[in-house]
Amino acid sequence: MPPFCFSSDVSLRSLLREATFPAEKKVKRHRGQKLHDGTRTDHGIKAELLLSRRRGNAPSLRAQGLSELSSEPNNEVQEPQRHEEKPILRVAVSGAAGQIAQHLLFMLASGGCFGMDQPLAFQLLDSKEESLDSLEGIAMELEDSLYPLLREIKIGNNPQKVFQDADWALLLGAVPRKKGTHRAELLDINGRIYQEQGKALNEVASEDCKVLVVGNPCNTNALICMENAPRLQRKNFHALMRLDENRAKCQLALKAQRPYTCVTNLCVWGNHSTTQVPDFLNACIAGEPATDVVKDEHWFQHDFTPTVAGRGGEIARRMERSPAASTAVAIADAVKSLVDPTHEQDCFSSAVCTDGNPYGIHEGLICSMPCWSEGDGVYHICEDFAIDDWLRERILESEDELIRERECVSHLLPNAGPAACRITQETSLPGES
Ligand SMILES: NC(=O)c1ccc[n+]([C@@H]2O[C@H](COP(=O)([O-])OP(=O)(O)OC[C@H]3O[C@@H](n4cnc5c(N)ncnc54)[C@H](O)[C@@H]3O)[C@@H](O)[C@H]2O)c1
Repeated sequence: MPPFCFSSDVSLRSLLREATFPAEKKVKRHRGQKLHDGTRTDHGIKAELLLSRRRGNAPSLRAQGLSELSSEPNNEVQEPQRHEEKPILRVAVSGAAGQIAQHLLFMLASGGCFGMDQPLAFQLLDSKEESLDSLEGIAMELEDSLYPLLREIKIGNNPQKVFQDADWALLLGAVPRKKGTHRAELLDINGRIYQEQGKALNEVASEDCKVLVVGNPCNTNALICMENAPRLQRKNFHALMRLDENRAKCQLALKAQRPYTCVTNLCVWGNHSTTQVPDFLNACIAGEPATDVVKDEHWFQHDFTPTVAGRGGEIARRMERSPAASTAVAIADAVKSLVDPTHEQDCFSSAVCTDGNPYGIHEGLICSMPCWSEGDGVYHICEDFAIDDWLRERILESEDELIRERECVSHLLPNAGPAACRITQETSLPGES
């Protein structure tokens, strides 16, 4: 039996398969007790010791009566220095067998997102029975990568089980947009998924669970999820706009011939669709207004937005697949924006609930606005962004689209009337499945 095999519990396998990493607590629990298969094998015990050493805190062999398994002199081994470890953070990821997750999970497990001192448990959801094999393969790859912070992996296709106690829910799961599928249809198809997942989070996730919706149409999916999870705070829901922000920053940096890091205070307002509004008015390059550095009004007004919104399509055309790696980076950036403090004079873009927003945007939507955070997982909306007529007109257009999307999915919102869909334009971003 391999040291970190999946549970052999058959009933567990059919719905919820568990793989447990060498969590310190589990290792201790196993000492002197039975392993999974009921036999205490040398193989299992050696594996425990090996892993404990790799993590720099070998247990006292003498105390455990296992000295015969080690060549180290047992009376020399010291009790390890104990330091307080953070409690395990439970990160649920839906659509975990999809393209974006293939990149994202490894970035998260490396510690570059939640912190190098933050132990993690992954709770991976995908939809179909067939996907369980893929999930199991991903879990095995994660195991083979020996990430010391990754302590536990749970996989399954039942959100009620997989979201149990989740502290974060990164929701990528969605049915891909097929050729000819209209946005209105996609809103209904994927909206149903987010209705179900919102209900599941409401029932079983941790009370302060933060939810980031990526699956498209992500703003309205996030709205459906939030409205179906009334136990969770509305301020805990986000839809991903960070990819749009990163693309906009990239275009400004390329245009100005300056490093990407010079570009700050850049918000992409509105919906994650072609109506999105990359804001060049408030953006800065090396602390100067971007419009003073790039003195090209025509480029800003006519080229900048379509280039940013069309970037995914350009990449997909060249690679013949959607740009999954940069999306995974954007998801990690979006999480980091909430767990790290925002620099002064900077912001991050996130589609959040518009209730009480300072810009007069219609309430009860999930719309991207400039945000900042103290790094405690909570965001605040920046209140000092200048809005000129050009910007206002475009934000209103994107806001109007969000209102129409909400009408279109009202059958999926509790206490709302029947759907009345007035969506006629196709505004889905090219290059996204
Ligand atoms: N917001 C953004 O910036 C942004 C950017 C890129 C992609 N996206 C969207 O992210 C989503 C995922 O993209 P991808 O490239 O990984 O797609 P993908 O098709 O490779 O993966 C989607 C996964 O979701 C799974 N799934 C389907 N229904 C599910 C359900 N009910 N529960 C759980 N899982 C389910 C599928 O089986 C699949 O494994 C898509 O909707 C895409 O349009 C958003």
